[in-house]
Amino acid sequence: MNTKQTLHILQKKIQFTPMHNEQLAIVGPVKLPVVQRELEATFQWYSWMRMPKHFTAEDVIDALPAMELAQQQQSSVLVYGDFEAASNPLVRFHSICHTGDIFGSQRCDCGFQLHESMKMIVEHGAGAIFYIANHEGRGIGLFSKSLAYVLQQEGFDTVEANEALGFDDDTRDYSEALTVLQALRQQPVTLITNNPKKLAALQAAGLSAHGHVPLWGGVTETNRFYLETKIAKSGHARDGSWMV
Ligand SMILES: Nc1nc2c(ncn2[C@@H]2O[C@H](COP(=O)(O)OP(=O)(O)OP(=O)(O)O)[C@@H](O)[C@H]2O)c(=O)[nH]1
Repeated sequence: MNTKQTLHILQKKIQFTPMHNEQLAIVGPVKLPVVQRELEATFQWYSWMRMPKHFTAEDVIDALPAMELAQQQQSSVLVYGDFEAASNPLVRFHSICHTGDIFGSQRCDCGFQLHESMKMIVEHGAGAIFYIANHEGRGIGLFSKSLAYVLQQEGFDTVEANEALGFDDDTRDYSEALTVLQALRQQPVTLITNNPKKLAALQAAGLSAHGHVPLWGGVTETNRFYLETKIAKSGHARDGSWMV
């Protein structure tokens, strides 16, 4: 296959959407059959990256070898069902958690929430789970999170540990995921979350929501204090009382 034919195939799978003074190059859909312990489903997978505003698909492909993308984080989204047209799809903005999602760490509820929300979306019939890769440790990064865990082992709570390292409790920015959401669907969605800041970010971007569904579970002796701190200090609601 020659370069022209390769480009022709790839061009059809890259869409551009403006974002501030740049643009996002969104690749997909790619068919992704997923098998987990209690889930077997085929998702449509999209990944995205910020690119200079003038870049075409050809420019993107030409630039790739020099970008060293394995040294950075890229986010993606798994879409299920007729996401664009469904009347009320479920959406989760899931922040990367290397320890919880990959290793199954019980210091947090992240692994439980990731797998449970994928199941909820499939059972519901339509939705999307955004896996936001530059959110590790609520935005402090993996290395800093390991230092925060050292402090937490000495009695700091999760908020105090971030602050002791010179960070705010939560520095996450949802703007890229929100831009991709808008590219994939224009109508309201329902968020799967216990975190009012996520719904506020959606609304601040001018997107409408039907509200949220809470996702509690996976509570163990090792993550109970962490979850209670999120309720006491970070505004998380156990009962969904901040429903809009
Ligand atoms: N700094 C820090 N980050 C943590 C800790 N435990 C989990 N995290 C991070 O917290 C984030 C949790 O993300 P989410 O589960 O998407 O968000 P959330 O704010 O809990 O809200 P919902 O789960 O949607 O209710 C991930 O980025 C984890 O890496 C911790 O003890 N310290």
